[in-house]
Amino acid sequence: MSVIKIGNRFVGEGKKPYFIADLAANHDGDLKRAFMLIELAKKSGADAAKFQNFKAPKIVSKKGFSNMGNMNSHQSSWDKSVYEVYKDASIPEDWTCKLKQKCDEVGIEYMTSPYDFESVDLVSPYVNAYKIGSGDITWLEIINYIASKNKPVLLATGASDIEDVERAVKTIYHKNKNLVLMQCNTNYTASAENFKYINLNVLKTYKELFPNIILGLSDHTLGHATVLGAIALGAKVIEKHFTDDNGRIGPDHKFSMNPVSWREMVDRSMELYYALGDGNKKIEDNEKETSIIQRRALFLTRDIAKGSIIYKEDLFPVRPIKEDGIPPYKIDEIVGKKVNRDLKKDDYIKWGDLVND
Ligand SMILES: C=C(OP(=O)(O)O)C(=O)O
Repeated sequence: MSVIKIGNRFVGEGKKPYFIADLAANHDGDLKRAFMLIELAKKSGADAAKFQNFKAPKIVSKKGFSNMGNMNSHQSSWDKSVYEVYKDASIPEDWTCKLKQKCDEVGIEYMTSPYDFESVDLVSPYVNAYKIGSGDITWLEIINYIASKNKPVLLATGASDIEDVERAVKTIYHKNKNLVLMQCNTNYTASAENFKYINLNVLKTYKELFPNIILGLSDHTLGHATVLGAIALGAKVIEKHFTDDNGRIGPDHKFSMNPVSWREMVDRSMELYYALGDGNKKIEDNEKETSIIQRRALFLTRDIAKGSIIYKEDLFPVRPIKEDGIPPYKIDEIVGKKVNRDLKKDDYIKWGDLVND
């Protein structure tokens, strides 16, 4: 697996998890709220504050959603038409440089998912990486266009099968190796049921299929289990929605993390990151003293005069073991040897006490 650079942060193998707070539509159309959320995201431990750049006519059909019945989706709870919701949530073009400026001021990476070619170009001077939302995984033309911008690409893979993923990865990877591939379950209902569909083990499949690609999780559940599991399975980038208040009206507030849960997620994730370690079995630095006081050395059960032979019963292993002590698994190398000086009961035996053959 490789390492890429997003702004001033290295992301990937051996690096700390990278947390993207998706502010999405949680600005509620108010730039000041967007600024406030950027500040809160930073304070809560996010590395990036992410937005979405779409224009309603270029992302959803005006008519397409009529007569679709009561589908089991987050959209079924919306009061307005899908088109209206997207229209309200779209970011005015002149926000982009202001959001970027605010992010710079606060010290957090500005990120966005552009949903049309013009938006890709519009945000280009302001972004160090591009996010592609799951819904665009089959739109190879825009994937290709984003990949050709030569900046890291984060591809979410919700609601898709492995052929979709391979097709999109191939499209990006042949021109841009700076890719983060994110497992995602695209269901925004915040239902507890969703956990059974998260399928974190897909990360294992991705690792096998794309060993050199950095993995991530874009997640819409509440709680930390998915994030911790993903990190344990090798995810280096975590994206979740972020709001100040889950009770606000709007399409994304309900299933977003808030400053308290976000901080908790980051703190627990960092504990896990450090706890995972490098996989080399060794006596760790913080165990060096414990290994002295808890391990056994061979001690003498009686006085032994110079020139006498040591028998097995003359030795018994007890704690501690000092630097020149002899561990119990070496007992057979000592039994039958002569000692070169008088030794006392309760002394520990050293190699230097033995007569060399
Ligand atoms: C919808 C998005 O992403 P995801 O598919 O990861 O939820 C997005 O980035 O706009």
